[in-house]
Amino acid sequence: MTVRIAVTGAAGRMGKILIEAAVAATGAELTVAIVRPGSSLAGADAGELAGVGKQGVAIVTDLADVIDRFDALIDFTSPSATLANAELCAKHGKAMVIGTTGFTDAEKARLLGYQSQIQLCLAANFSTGVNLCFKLLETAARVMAEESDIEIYEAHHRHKVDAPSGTALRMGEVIADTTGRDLNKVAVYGREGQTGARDHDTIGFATVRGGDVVGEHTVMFLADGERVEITHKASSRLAFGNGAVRAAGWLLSQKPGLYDMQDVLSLR
Ligand SMILES: NC(=O)C1=CN([C@@H]2O[C@H](COP(=O)(O)OP(=O)(O)OC[C@H]3O[C@@H](n4cnc5c(N)ncnc54)[C@H](OP(=O)(O)O)[C@@H]3O)[C@@H](O)[C@H]2O)C=CC1
Ligand SMILES: O=C(O)C1=N[C@H](C(=O)O)C[C@H](O)C1
Repeated sequence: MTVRIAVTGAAGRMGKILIEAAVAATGAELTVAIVRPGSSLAGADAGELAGVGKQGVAIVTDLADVIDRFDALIDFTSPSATLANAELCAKHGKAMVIGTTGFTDAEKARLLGYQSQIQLCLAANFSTGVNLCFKLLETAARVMAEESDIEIYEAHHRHKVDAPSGTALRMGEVIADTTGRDLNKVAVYGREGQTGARDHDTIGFATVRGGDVVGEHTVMFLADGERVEITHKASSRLAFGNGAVRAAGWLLSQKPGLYDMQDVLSLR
């Protein structure tokens, strides 16, 4: 079955990549591309915007106007935009693939409320490699956590607006869940001044922002006499875009509910 895909935030870094990935994928058809109301891009061709040639898909500014033209909305925008889109998709029974990061706890709770109405695939990172790393981290944490200090490093481009990255936070959650810790209690976000000696159970986060770094994550298990590092480096946003388009096709055969990329890749 071919999944008809709508991409919102179409002019963004990920929006253009998602158009490219949807156009290239078998079993998927790009039918809708949406930009912010008032954008001068309204009416332009989505394929031309993304640099993949004319696709005959005219860019629109209002999701409500095109709600019957797609099966799944792929949304990599901002928390407020994603929440507004989710409300509309829930009302009309449209599946959503959500890559947006930086939700507050209250925003996340509101978003998750829609899982009884529609299929939601929500992931801080849609690349295959990072999802493999989540699995590797479970094993590493089980084996290494008792004897090691755990620190998470991430680096991204200068335009990224949230920190730590959603992926780094998810890595922290995986480790905390595996080791019986509560991330809200043990996370340390950066250090400065007289910090005192390190508390063993803490999980430290370090953030770098600059240049055109697509996305790098390293989790360090620092023991006495040895160190294990699990690293992922994204060199192209297509790693995320291809995963999101794959998730959209997969969602079509699922019941309403909450899923993530671990489900899509059968890594659960
Ligand atoms: N889960 C994953 O695998 C990945 C997730 N991400 C996440 O995706 C999100 C987007 O990243 P990126 O593409 O780099 O960011 P960009 O800023 O390049 O793109 C965001 C797009 O969303 C649009 N947008 C934002 N807010 C609104 C709004 N309120 N109404 C309408 N349109 C809106 C912007 O429009 P305008 O330009 O007009 O402001 C822009 O086109 C981030 O949260 C990022 O962390 C990124 C990569 C991978
Ligand atoms: O904003 C980005 O660019 C990315 N955001 C995601 C995150 O916050 O983890 C995923 C990826 O690393 C790129």
